[in-house]
Amino acid sequence: MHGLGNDFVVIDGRDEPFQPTQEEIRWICDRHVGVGADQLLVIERVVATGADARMRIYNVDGAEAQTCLNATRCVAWLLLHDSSNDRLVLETLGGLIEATRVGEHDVALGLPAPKWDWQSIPLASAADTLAIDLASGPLAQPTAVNVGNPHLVCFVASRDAIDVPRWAPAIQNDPILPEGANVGVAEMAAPDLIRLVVWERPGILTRACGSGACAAVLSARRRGLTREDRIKVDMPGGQLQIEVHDDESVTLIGAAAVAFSGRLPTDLKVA
Ligand SMILES: N[C@H](CCC[C@H](N)C(=O)O)C(=O)O
Repeated sequence: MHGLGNDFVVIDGRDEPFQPTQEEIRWICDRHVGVGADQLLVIERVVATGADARMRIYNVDGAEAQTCLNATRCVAWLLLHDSSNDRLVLETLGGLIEATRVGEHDVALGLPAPKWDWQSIPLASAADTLAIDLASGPLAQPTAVNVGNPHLVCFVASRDAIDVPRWAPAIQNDPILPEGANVGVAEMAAPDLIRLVVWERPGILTRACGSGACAAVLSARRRGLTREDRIKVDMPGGQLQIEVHDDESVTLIGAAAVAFSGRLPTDLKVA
């Protein structure tokens, strides 16, 4: 599946548990010797939290991530597609997320308010998260925010003028970020329009990033770059609609799509 070109292998582990090794995750995500994806998602049964299902998110290096909002829309779309319901709750490491089908391909997500304090990003030491004292080429003074996963958002005059793979890694891998972070490069094209691209953990440029879109909107408002509460976020793979409520909780609306379905070989031939 994919959410605006941010693509996933989605495995239904509800009946047949699937606990891949880091090596198997890397193989599945490899676009040459495996299937190919930005993240691997595993759907699991839940018994405790009252959620409808749990979604585990694995990055291409095999590490587990707390949140992936493009993925959340995709898994919610899949689970709602076969049901008579229009709403469900998914449990992720980053928290419970409510999803509502709002069209043939569109899903709305309800997200809690973000965390701004340095310990919650997390940062290795105290810092003003409004503008972290970091710079790499044209990227400087990013705002740090945790929307379930960590993001640093750098505002620039022109998103397309930035060589993101050249400049973003130095920020992503700075020692002040013990768990790394997703690095957003954002341009305020209008008070209600942000152009964004995200250098995601562990070091990939994706065509869209749902949590990155939330982080960019929330950071733009916190920096006083806009007072709008409904903002469109244009990314290379498409556009998300973000609405920020008075308590800084967020509604995110965007598409989800199935690319193909199939079965993994049982004896995963890890490259
Ligand atoms: N790379 C991210 C996870 C995927 C987030 C992104 N694909 C989204 O749509 O939110 C991280 O390590 O936190």
